[in-house]
Amino acid sequence: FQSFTRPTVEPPGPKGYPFFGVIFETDSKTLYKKLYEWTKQYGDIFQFQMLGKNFLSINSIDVLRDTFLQEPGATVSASRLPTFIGKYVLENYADLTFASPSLLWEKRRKCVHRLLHTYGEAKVSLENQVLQNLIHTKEMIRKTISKNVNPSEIVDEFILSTIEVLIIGRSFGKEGPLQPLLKLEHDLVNRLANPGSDALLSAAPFLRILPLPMSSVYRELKSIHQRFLDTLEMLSKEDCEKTGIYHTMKEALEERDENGKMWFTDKNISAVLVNITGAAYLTTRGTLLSAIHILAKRPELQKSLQREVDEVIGRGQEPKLSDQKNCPLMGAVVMETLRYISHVPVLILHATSQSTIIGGYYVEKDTVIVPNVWAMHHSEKYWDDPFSFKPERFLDREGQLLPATNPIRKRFAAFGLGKRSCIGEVFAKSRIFLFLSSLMQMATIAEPEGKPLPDLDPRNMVPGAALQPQEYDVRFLLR
Ligand code: HEM
Repeated sequence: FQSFTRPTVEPPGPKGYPFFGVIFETDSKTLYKKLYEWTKQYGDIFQFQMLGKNFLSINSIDVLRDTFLQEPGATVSASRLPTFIGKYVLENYADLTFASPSLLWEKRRKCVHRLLHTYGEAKVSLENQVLQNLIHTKEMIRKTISKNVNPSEIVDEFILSTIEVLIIGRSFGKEGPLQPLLKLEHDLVNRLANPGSDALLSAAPFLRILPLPMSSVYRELKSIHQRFLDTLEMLSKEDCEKTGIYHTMKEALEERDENGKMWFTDKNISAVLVNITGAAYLTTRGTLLSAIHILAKRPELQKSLQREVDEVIGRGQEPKLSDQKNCPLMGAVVMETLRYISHVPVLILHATSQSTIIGGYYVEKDTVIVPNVWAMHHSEKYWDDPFSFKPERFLDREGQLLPATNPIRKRFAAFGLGKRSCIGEVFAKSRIFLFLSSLMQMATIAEPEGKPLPDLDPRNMVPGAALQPQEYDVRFLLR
């Protein structure tokens, strides 16, 4: 790494108490809001302490791009913190999300990333399964036509079916053997990965064997995950075509690296499946439910989307993934939804593996990096009227999506950046496209009857692993 002269100026930041730091001033669930507030006092980059750890909050997209995309910062800042879930649930960091980088991790991440990309871009053999999901979703919507309905049940079933198809090649539906386990496992992963319980269990791992509520989450997760693995193994022997990533990962068990060693083991498969069930559901759910809410308040925008969908896909056939590139307005609506809600507000926390310089400040080894993308996406310095929903920001004069090299696109970081960026981006975006374009094909989203629908305010989302919109009703009106 480059040698550097240690700058004398430390990053500014709130003082806090010895050891406890700012813990009494913050709530881990809404940390992004507190950090956003602190930017007004301390600027875009500042430090704070909590429970004896150093944290560095980055709130500027320019500093984040310099750090995550340029060496040496890109490598130095790509580590993760040691976590209880990583050590005790994910087979001593045999996973992708909670493990810090190593050569083997890179090889496994590349492999799973490639698989998710291929599935995102429509593996031909799965097109039929995806079509079945869409037909079922449309049937569910049709049953609610013109009535006040909370759309979360429809969205949930669609997302869980897409995860089933991704993993095992087909969906067994809401009452099938996988969806209840997927939902339960997802909930348990996110409860256990909560920074509060993780910090406590990491400091005192023996607590996991005591009869405490947080230890029962750990034990239940272990047991549900084993049931999930057993069910996958049983299904893969019975009636599934060998098209899901479970089978593809199993095939990798046969491979050997250049030293003749196994580089993908059963432990890795198990841990990667926890990562996927933990990462794929709430993120996609939050995006779809927010987009439906926003569109219900924007009938003119819906008309434009319906015009685009009618021209590109037509009214009589199901959307295909290949239609996505010809629907720039839909692309812009999805991107603006992701910017507006920024529902993975501080990404997944990074940590420095070496001391380094970030944004002109000296940063110690093992500093926790908190990239506050929520603040970046709502900065008046970079976004005109950031608390307004304006998909046209992402379109050029001809109505085409701005290229990824455009300065405005470069300010967008909902999937993170660089070495730890989301490996499910293509998969998530393509499923979101399929859902929304099917919906626009068949229905118009209207406000509910008899009770007003307030505007979706990104400052008022329900906290959690990925922020969610408040519960609401809409009506679907047949076109
Ligand atoms: C709208 C949907 C989604 C959003 C907004 C999203 C966002 C993110 C973000 C912000 C990160 C952390 C980046 C960082 O730490 O710097 C991440 C990581 C990750 N995401 Fe997603 N994600 C989405 C959907 C998915 C899906 C569908 C999958 C899998 C099928 C997935 C799998 C992962 C994995 C495995 C990681 C960890 C990568 C690593 O640590 O190297 N995500 N995602």
